[in-house]
Amino acid sequence: MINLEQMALILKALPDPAFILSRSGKYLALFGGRDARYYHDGSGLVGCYIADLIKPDKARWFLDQIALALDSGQLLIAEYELSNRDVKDLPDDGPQQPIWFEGRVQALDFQVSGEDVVLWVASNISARHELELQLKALSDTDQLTGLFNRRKLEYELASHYELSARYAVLNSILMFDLDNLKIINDNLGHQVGDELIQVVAAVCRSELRQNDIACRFGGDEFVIVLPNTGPEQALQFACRLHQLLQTALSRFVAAGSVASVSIGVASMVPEDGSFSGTLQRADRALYQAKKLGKNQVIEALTGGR
Ligand SMILES: Nc1nc2c(ncn2[C@@H]2O[C@H](COP(=O)(O)OP(=O)(O)OP(=O)(O)O)[C@@H](O)[C@H]2O)c(=O)[nH]1
Repeated sequence: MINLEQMALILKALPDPAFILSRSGKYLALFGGRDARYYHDGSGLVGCYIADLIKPDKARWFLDQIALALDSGQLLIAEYELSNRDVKDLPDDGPQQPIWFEGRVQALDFQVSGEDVVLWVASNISARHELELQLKALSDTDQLTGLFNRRKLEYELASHYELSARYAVLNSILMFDLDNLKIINDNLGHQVGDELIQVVAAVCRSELRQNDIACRFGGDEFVIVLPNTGPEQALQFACRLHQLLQTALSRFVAAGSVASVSIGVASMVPEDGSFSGTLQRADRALYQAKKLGKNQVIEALTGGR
């Protein structure tokens, strides 16, 4: 059987670090953490307090997790980011980038110096976290243009509509559709049509402010969300974008037709009931722009006018 001495060697050899921490945040012991690819040597932490080593906000968070694990008696799992710059007294060798950890925290059935204690096992999950971020970005992105896709748009619209309803924030949207893309595709080929769509995306990107959100809504339909923007400003933006797109698309000509865009503009109002109501009004304005001969901007009507 394994004796105590061997047990100590086994604990020392654990790849992931396992801390024993008191309720007040004292590092009482550290076992393992031998995988130098993922962890700094934390042995210098033993005897210190979290609050003395880690920046106040993060220290508070760690102490809260310890309290939660102790009070619930359940295994607590939490993800967090920590860099060696967040922790005093860690050596500079070891990973330089901030590390994402999964902490598994379990109350222990004994006390040390009259204090409750937990076992805190920290596993480096940076690679998984990075992959999750990449997958999230991919699932929000339209492949051809790199703009956001409809899924992300609906998420953003829902949260902006809620802000608009709750705090009377002015938010506006532009919905636009390319004119004559079918003629371009049929005469110059689908690849040229793709290029045209990419030019539209590039012009949009160049005109957006940091918080604006541009999405490819469908095949040749786009939506731009303009947070904190009222009807007048939105209309001005739409006219400027229309002008810029007209210039950028003027080289896409086939069978006597030039590519252009028709734009509907709508601002969120309580009568819309939800973001879908605003989208519908923008869509009706866009339809009107098409009906009036394409290549123009039309402002949506609100319920009252
Ligand atoms: N090249 C290319 N074409 C696309 C893509 N997605 C949709 N389309 C084309 O876009 C066209 C959309 O149809 P319409 O809106 O009726 O075509 P349109 O010529 O723009 O018609 P108007 O809006 O009335 O001017 C169809 O011909 C689709 O095949 C794409 O990713 N690449």
